[in-house]
Amino acid sequence: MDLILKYFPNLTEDQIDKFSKLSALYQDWNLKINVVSRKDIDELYLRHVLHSLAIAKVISFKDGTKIMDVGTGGGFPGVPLAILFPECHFHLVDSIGKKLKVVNEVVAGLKLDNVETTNSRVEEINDDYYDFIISRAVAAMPTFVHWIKGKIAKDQNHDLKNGILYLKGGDLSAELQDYKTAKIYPISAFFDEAFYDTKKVVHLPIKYRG
Ligand SMILES: C[S@@+](CC[C@H](N)C(=O)[O-])C[C@H]1O[C@@H](n2cnc3c(N)ncnc32)[C@H](O)[C@@H]1O
Repeated sequence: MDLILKYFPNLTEDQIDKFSKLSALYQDWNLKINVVSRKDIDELYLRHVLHSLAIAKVISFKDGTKIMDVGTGGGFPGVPLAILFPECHFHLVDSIGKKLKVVNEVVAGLKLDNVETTNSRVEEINDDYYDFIISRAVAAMPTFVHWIKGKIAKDQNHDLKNGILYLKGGDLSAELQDYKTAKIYPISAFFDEAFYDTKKVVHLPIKYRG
């Protein structure tokens, strides 16, 4: 928890309480349904919680922003960001039901009322628009862009254009060569820990298609 306060010192009591509870909730649920590896559970705040929050160093979501987390798995990056931005709406989607069972239990345990979950492939969700689509470790960019086509909202409310905010690692030059508007933000610019040395937030603006 100190790690979170190191980079986000202005949290409310309620946010501190929710972030603190994540450890026990994931330890407990991970014993029943394994969604996070053993090593990662021991380093939950470094490898999952703070990593998810790197997106908040690139953008501060305004109240009322609608965000979809595609392939959320155990709830990353969606759950930590939903704690940080309680006035934004988060839709967490995963095609594997047992992963969402853990997410639903964590969301209920924290009384996070700004989170909705859906057990589905994202390609099958076509009834809403989102300002931003966030993700980590789900698909290469071309596949991902194809999946989320038609899901981006028209109205722009942030300096950063509506689109994708993806947590990625390593050399992205080949993967992003066809996306000239993609901007890469190295997480090492925000966080000191060696874990983030090769990690990035990628922002890719996506046009509204009504
Ligand atoms: C490697 S896990 C990453 C989970 C989480 N984002 C994280 O970083 O901890 C990839 C997740 O994407 C989900 N997934 C893959 N393709 C998907 C699709 N087309 N629609 C929804 N979820 C998908 C999988 O079920 C899996 O839970």
